[in-house]
Amino acid sequence: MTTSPSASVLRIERIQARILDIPTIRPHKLSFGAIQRQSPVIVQLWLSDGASGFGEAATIGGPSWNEESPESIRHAIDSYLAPAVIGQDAGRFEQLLQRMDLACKGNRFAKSAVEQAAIDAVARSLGLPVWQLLGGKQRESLPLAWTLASGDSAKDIEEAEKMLAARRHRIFKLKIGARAPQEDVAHVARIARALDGRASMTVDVNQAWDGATARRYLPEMIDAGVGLIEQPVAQWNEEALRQLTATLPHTALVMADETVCTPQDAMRLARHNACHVFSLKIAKHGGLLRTRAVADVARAADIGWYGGTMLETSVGSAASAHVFATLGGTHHNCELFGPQLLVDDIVEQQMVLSDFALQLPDGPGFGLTVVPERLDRFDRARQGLTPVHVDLGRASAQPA
Ligand SMILES: O=C(O)C[C@H]1C=CC(=O)O1
Ligand SMILES: [Mn+2]
Repeated sequence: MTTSPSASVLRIERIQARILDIPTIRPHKLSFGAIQRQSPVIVQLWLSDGASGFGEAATIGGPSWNEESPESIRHAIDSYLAPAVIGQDAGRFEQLLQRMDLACKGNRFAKSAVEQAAIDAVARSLGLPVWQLLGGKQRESLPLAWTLASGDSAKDIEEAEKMLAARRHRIFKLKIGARAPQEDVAHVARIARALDGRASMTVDVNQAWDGATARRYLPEMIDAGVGLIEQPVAQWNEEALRQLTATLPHTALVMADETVCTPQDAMRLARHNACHVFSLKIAKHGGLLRTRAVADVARAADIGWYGGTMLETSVGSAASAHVFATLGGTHHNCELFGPQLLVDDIVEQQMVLSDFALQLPDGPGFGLTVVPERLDRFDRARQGLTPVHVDLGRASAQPA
């Protein structure tokens, strides 16, 4: 028996975007302020055959990390992106992205959530894991970093000791840049001394320093044992990033985060030898396919990749894990620990962490089951919460 081609087309019937508010297990302090809750936008997308899928776009501190906020993401989806893709063939992922680009410039976080939901829905409908639709798995697990960001050296050391004892994490990322750089050097050195030889350390400055400050203080951090330096200077300051990459001691690598979003950003950084590693994040790249496009540039340019997070729930973390599972090239581990930083999650069972590594998920779609009652419980509209504001605390004014 033959079926007509149109009968097998899976059309997008409906899309719903809602903002959830989920507290973090402790205040999480970054260079631009502290957060105590995450406000992910969760998208559900239904297909003509009744299957549905989920996607997520999480920001950090509303629009503090970049231009998009939970409110702008939901607005872009409801008003522009959903109308652009409803009725379309859900399986033509590239075409969906092109239609969203025509309807709406930028807004990559919002597009990423819609694209994830379409891919999850199609994969579920076909009974396949997403990694299979993306070219096939190349790895089963990735070592998983944890971020120490309580703002207090003693508390951070205690937290790191617990993670080591539980065999959960032995790679720690320290959030710095809110205090005077000398204080940050002392903080990093205290933690490095306490963990000496038992863990590796990254610092993430989240754009807080100018080039001169980075050139002055990063060598001291490298001396203390830091091996990976993430986004020490402003997103626009590629020249300073290039100088650091060329001149810092070779025991440390320079990683771009906020600076590398589009494949064109990746090409520019590659052409100028402006970093050693890209932090890949499905939200800032605009989805899973464009994450692969950025990873392709990394590989062609002899640049490594790191599996980054926007502190998503298990939905966005599993979506990221599926695409990371398909990537070749040199990797520098991952940090998909969002589910563990939140007090609760929206899925039945989280991805497995064992032996310091995240076991990459399997099963149809993203391989997780979302619990509708949990979506309802954390729904902002039901909780009656207002937009999240980052606690500016001691953070000084940052360059725009
Ligand atoms: O990397 C960032 O800039 C954002 C995020 C990722 C981990 C974390 O602690 O914060
Ligand atoms: Mn970062």
